[in-house]
Amino acid sequence: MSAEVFYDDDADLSIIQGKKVAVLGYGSQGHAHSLSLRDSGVEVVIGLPEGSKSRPKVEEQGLKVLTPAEASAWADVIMVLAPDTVQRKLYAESIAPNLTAGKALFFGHGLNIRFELIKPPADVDVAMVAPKGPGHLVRRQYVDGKGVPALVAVEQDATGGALALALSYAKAIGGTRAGVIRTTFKEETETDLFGEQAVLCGGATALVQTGFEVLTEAGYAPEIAYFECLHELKLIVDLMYEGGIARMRYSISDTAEFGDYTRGPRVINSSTKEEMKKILSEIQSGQFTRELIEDDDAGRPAFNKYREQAAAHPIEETGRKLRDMMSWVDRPITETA
Ligand SMILES: NC(=O)C1=CN([C@@H]2O[C@H](COP(=O)(O)OP(=O)(O)OC[C@H]3O[C@@H](n4cnc5c(N)ncnc54)[C@H](OP(=O)(O)O)[C@@H]3O)[C@@H](O)[C@H]2O)C=CC1
Ligand SMILES: CC[C@](O)(C(C)=O)C(=O)O
Ligand SMILES: [Mg+2]
Ligand SMILES: [Mg+2]
Repeated sequence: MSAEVFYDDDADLSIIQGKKVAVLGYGSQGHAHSLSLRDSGVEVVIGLPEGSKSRPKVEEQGLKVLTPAEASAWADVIMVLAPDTVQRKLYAESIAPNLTAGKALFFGHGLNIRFELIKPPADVDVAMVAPKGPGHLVRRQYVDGKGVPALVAVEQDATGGALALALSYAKAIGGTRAGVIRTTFKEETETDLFGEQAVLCGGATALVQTGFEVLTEAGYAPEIAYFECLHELKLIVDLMYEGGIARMRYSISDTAEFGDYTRGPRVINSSTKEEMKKILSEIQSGQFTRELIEDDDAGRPAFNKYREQAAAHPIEETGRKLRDMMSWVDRPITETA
């Protein structure tokens, strides 16, 4: 069955323009949603804790900032864009006491609802507007008059208007310019976690680092290994992005294409597929989310250790030196946000 897709003509911007919207969080997604909502004529307030490092940035950008509790009390629509691990506590302390009947609780990712870390009352709308891209790209596309495709899902429709409200919100951040696909909290959460763990983030970084290690351990220069295993990946992914795998294969040499067919399946093979299936079942059973939350509750000992180890990998030092020489490469978004 093909997915239901909505475009600009399917969404009524005036619905969200008639609501007061609180965006809780001003990070990657939060800043993008807030600025685009404002530019679409929506009344927006940002909810951030008193000590948040983002408060000055919000004010510099001409938006009003309140505490999460104050913003939730003021708003008709509360969009939760704080980190997934923070959302339970944020909900219990600041949102729930202000979540009166008829309000709408929105998310940019379904994890806390899917795994029942948050259980909203039955008399509010619960929906998701999840752009399928990093927040900085979501904002850049909106400013350029385009949009990043998004997903919408409705978990609770207390008012009867939850889908129309979610589509209106998606239109205000540019999503319906590109296309908004209807899904469920379950499907979005499980596929998003699988994609980022097995392919996009976990899978891709493990592939790049392992390739770099094999070349450097065999005595090849780290700079050359970096170009072959990381830098050129973008060029290859851009071709796949434009026209699929076939387009990429059309563009590379026949030598590369022959190596692709004969060697690729030896790297990603049936045991990799079995491991991917195991990763999916740990997501579906809630095991991954339990690990994430338990580590967070304990002060993130495992998370911090992984971060330190990853930062010390030799590919990072090689990459820093090489990128300093690449005047054509944009500075990382972490330095310009
Ligand atoms: N990153 C992305 O592009 C994508 C993210 N998502 C989802 O969007 C949501 C937000 O993720 P992301 O934008 O990456 O988050 P970030 O880590 O970039 O930003 C989180 C923001 O929340 C703020 N914050 C922290 N604690 C609280 C609190 N108690 N109350 C209110 N705000 C708080 C942070 O404050 P401070 O600035 O002080 O640190 C920061 O501004 C998540 O559900 C994520 O899964 C979905 C699709 C893509
Ligand atoms: C791929 C990572 C992501 O799922 C995203 C940008 O969509 C995330 O959670 O950040
Ligand atoms: Mg994602
Ligand atoms: Mg994700």
